[in-house]
Amino acid sequence: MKHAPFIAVEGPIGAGKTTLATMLAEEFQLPVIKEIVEENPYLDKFYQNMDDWSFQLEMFFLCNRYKQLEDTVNEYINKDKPVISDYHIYKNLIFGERTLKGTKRDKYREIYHVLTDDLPKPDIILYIRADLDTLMARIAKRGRPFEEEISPAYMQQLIEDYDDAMASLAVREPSTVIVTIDGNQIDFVENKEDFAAISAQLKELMK
Ligand SMILES: Nc1ncnc2c1ncn2[C@@H]1O[C@H](COP(=O)(O)OP(=O)(O)OP(=O)(O)O)[C@@H](O)[C@H]1O
Ligand SMILES: Nc1nc(=O)c2ncn([C@H]3C[C@H](O)[C@@H](CO)O3)c2[nH]1
Repeated sequence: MKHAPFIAVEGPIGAGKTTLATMLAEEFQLPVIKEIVEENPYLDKFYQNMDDWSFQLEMFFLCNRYKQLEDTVNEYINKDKPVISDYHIYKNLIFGERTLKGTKRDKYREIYHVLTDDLPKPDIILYIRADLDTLMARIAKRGRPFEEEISPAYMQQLIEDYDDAMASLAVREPSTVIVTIDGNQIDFVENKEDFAAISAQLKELMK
């Protein structure tokens, strides 16, 4: 790779993005950028009433991620330093297109493009796919109180939206390498060999 890689880990809720990004950051001694969850004032309200709170929530995520990406560009990308993030800013659009309706969705889409179109995109995306049962079990096990409201229907839709979004990214950003990880079969937490295989693949891509 001609420049230091910008790596993002992606996948639906509970896929293991933060876990994998943290493990890889340790393995490769990379700085890790994690999305803000606990300080988010709207998540609780959103899961109780999506129609009422989706615009506030999506705008909050977008502004936070915009700021984090701006900082990432200044601190790492412009200095040719590698970095790994537990999300791609594109996830704003994956969620926003699903949770918003009508003119709010149109406005949000426009703001998303104005803010992000000229910003650097990851060179490598590690996309963790997993089925509904696996994700629901992990969300339950993690036990965030506000996520108790997440319905299987919302999650199933999100799984499909992620697959569509990754397929569309592959076409629109052909320079981005997307590595798909089967999160049902590959257990990078419990199985050292599985983690070693992911690390080896990433090492090759980073050369
Ligand atoms: N491969 C795995 N095997 C078993 N448990 C896992 C695995 N990956 C993640 N977990 C567990 O599942 C839960 C969700 O993982 P994590 O928080 O990394 O997901 P995430 O994709 O970052 O979630 P979110 O979308 O909410 O940010 C955690 O409790 C984590 O310990
Ligand atoms: N609606 C919506 N839009 C987003 O951009 C977004 N990003 C993350 N999340 C939810 C998933 C987890 O519950 C929790 C932590 O990832 O926040 C989002 N929800």
